[in-house]
Amino acid sequence: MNAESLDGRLLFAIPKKGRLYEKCIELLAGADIQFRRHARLDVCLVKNHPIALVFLPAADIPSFVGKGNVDLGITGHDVILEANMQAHVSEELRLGFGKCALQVQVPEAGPIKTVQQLAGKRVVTSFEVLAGEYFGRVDAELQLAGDAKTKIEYVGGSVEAACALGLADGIVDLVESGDTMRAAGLHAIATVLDTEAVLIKSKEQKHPQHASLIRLITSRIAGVIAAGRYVVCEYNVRRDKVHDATAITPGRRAPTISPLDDEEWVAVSAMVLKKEAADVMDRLAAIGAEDILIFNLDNCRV
Ligand SMILES: Nc1ncnc2c1ncn2[C@@H]1O[C@H](COP(=O)(O)OP(=O)(O)OP(=O)(O)O)[C@@H](O)[C@H]1O
Ligand SMILES: O=P(O)(O)OC[C@H]1O[C@H](OP(=O)(O)OP(=O)(O)O)[C@H](O)[C@@H]1O
Ligand SMILES: [Mg+2]
Repeated sequence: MNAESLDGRLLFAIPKKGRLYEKCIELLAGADIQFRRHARLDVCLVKNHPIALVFLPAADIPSFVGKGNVDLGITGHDVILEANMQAHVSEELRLGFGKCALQVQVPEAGPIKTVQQLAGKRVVTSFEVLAGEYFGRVDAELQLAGDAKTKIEYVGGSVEAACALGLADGIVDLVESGDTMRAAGLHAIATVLDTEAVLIKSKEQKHPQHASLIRLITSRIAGVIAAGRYVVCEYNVRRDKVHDATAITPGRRAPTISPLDDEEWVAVSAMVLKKEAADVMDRLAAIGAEDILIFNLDNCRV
């Protein structure tokens, strides 16, 4: 595929592998962005929009988008800061996956218990910019200068092995469940950053003709994300309890209240956050609501 065949298409960067890949593919399907990726090809044309998907390492996406080579991208908030691209990209949507924390970790059995005790020693990381800034601040607080400063060393992966191999006194790496950290005999002593996947666009307006397509794709993706966060709750309740019921399910704007054949009762329908659905059902049951139903959303625009 050459540059001409991209023919003025909007370029949308997607992580080519790793933790964010599968979720991104689900998101594209939910937004009805149709494509077929041929084996080993990192650029592919979208069938139903003037878009080309570019599959890149997550860590490279901020600079491609920031420099305006690519119009839109999905990557981690952490790698945007690590690439120092926060001034050049705008984070349009938080996507609710790829959630983890960049943490300072040390051997659980070792003598170091605090970041101040680790300062001045050897720290291995794949996030040398963020770790460097973090320990720069700690060093300054402790007035460490010259050779006494914390030594930050870069490795590309398997960071957790560094302490056991005698390469480091501590590390800075991502933690989600903590399984990797615990398996390596490490524990966290500080959090540098919380992160999740984000949809980013270039602040370089290199292709202003794509602005409306970017808005369309952003709103479709926002719809898919919202559909995953909300459920629809429907129930019947006595008319004299409507006030209590709407306090429990206020909906996004207001609940839909419909009459029933029975004059003393109404049907109520409202969107509810998925994570609150069980609690909402308990509270509705407690005020005498009946036939409480929860429906998943396939997609929505809210
Ligand atoms: N364990 C995790 N849980 C949630 N999100 C994560 C996790 N690890 C990484 N991420 C997020 O995904 C982004 C890309 O990391 P990932 O490890 O998937 O890429 P990679 O290192 O290029 O791929 P691979 O690990 O397969 O070589 C990270 O910058 C972070 O935002
Ligand atoms: O807290 P956990 O749930 O165990 O997740 C954390 C691990 O996930 C990431 O590694 P990944 O699987 O991407 O491998 P990598 O180190 O090769 O990048 C990260 O670098 C940690 O090692
Ligand atoms: Mg990784």
